[in-house]
Amino acid sequence: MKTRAAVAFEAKRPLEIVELDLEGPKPGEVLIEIMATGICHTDAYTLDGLDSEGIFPSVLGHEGAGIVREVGAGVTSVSVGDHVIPLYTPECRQCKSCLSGKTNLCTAIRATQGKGLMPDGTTRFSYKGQPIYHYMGCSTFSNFTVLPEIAVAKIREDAPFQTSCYVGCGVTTGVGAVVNTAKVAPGDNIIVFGLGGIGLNVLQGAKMAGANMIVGVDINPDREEWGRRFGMTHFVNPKDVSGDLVQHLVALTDGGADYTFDCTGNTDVMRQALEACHRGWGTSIIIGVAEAGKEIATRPFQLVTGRNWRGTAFGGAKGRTDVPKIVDWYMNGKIEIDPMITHVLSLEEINKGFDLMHAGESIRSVVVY
Ligand SMILES: NC(=O)C1=CN([C@@H]2O[C@H](COP(=O)(O)OP(=O)(O)OC[C@H]3O[C@@H](n4cnc5c(N)ncnc54)[C@H](O)[C@@H]3O)[C@@H](O)[C@H]2O)C=CC1
Ligand SMILES: N[C@@H](CCC(=O)N[C@@H](CSC=O)C(=O)NCC(=O)O)C(=O)O
Ligand SMILES: [Zn+2]
Ligand SMILES: [Zn+2]
Repeated sequence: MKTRAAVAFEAKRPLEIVELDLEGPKPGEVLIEIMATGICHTDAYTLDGLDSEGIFPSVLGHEGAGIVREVGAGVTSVSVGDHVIPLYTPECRQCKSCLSGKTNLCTAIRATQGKGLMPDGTTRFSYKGQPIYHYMGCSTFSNFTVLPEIAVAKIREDAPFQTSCYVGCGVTTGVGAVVNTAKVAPGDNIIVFGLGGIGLNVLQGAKMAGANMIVGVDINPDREEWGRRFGMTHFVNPKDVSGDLVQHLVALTDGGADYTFDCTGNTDVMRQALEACHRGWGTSIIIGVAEAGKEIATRPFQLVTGRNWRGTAFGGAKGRTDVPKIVDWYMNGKIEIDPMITHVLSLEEINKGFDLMHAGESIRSVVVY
């Protein structure tokens, strides 16, 4: 079949809208009609050539929602017509990682996924006879895409695609980092660095968990109003702090935070986040994705004196189990999504979504097919 898609032919070049050839689902795979997709900072990072796993030409996009249109042989867990969210972190429930109960990082298809391939080692997309690679196993910047059955979460049918697509990455990552990874308890003090599409969801997760001080840090002053809307109690713009930012935050939180979260991807900020943790027990959680070649550093003394450094992918969520529940939280009003969808675009306007993100003007742009 044919599908309209925004293709990343090369790094640092705008996406091009073209018609691709798409092969139907093989055994264990499903064909999804993507109805809406968010644009996450990770898409921009890969398009900018900063991802060590970046492959071109490819169809980016990993924050979608859609409808199952065809199932391959042997598919049992979803049917034609089901509403689903593609999962860049699948859940096979059979691999060592899934069975460990210690992680959401299913390893069933990770090796081929990181090479832009389906589990059988081939691509379903092609253009003028040449393969076009998949991205994060999802490729939601295509109107139709093929995924392994283990990489789709079935969701309720009354959830709007335009907003529930955000659960495919940003919402789950931010809220999940608080509830699954940190396990923030009522009364904890937290600091969130970077109040974009992920950081605002950390804020709303922290509010839901009953955190006491919820401090937001961002260099964009417009983010103060956004942060307050989602539960932030204190805002710090590093540009307005005359002395050392870490000392300022440690003083503000009476010795440092119980939990800090990096949502910037900047390794200098990651260090600040670790050092703003409380001596003896504070834990810093890295969510931001740093560009290829970057490393984190701190004085080992920071860890010797009881601070902990951790990371989280997809908010520690097990996709097929947790994503439908997060959609329920949204539909039941436990968390908010609608105000964060600041821009709704057509596929032809997708590059504008990247421009808005880089200009700090959007929280989430969503492309509706
Ligand atoms: N670990 C995971 O599973 C996931 C990681 N990510 C990563 O999370 C990060 C954030 O993504 P989005 O929220 O979509 O990006 P975004 O562009 O919407 O937000 C980033 C925010 O950080 C702020 N910022 C930039 N430099 C800063 C600094 N030096 N100090 C304080 N604030 C600063 C910006 O002003 C902006 O508000 C990215 O690195 C992205 O790749 C995204 C999704 C999942
Ligand atoms: N490919 C990069 C790392 C990118 C990365 O860390 N991705 C996150 C999700 S970011 C979503 O917006 C993730 O889930 N990582 C776990 C994984 O298995 O990929 C690199 O090579 O550094
Ligand atoms: Zn993402
Ligand atoms: Zn698994």
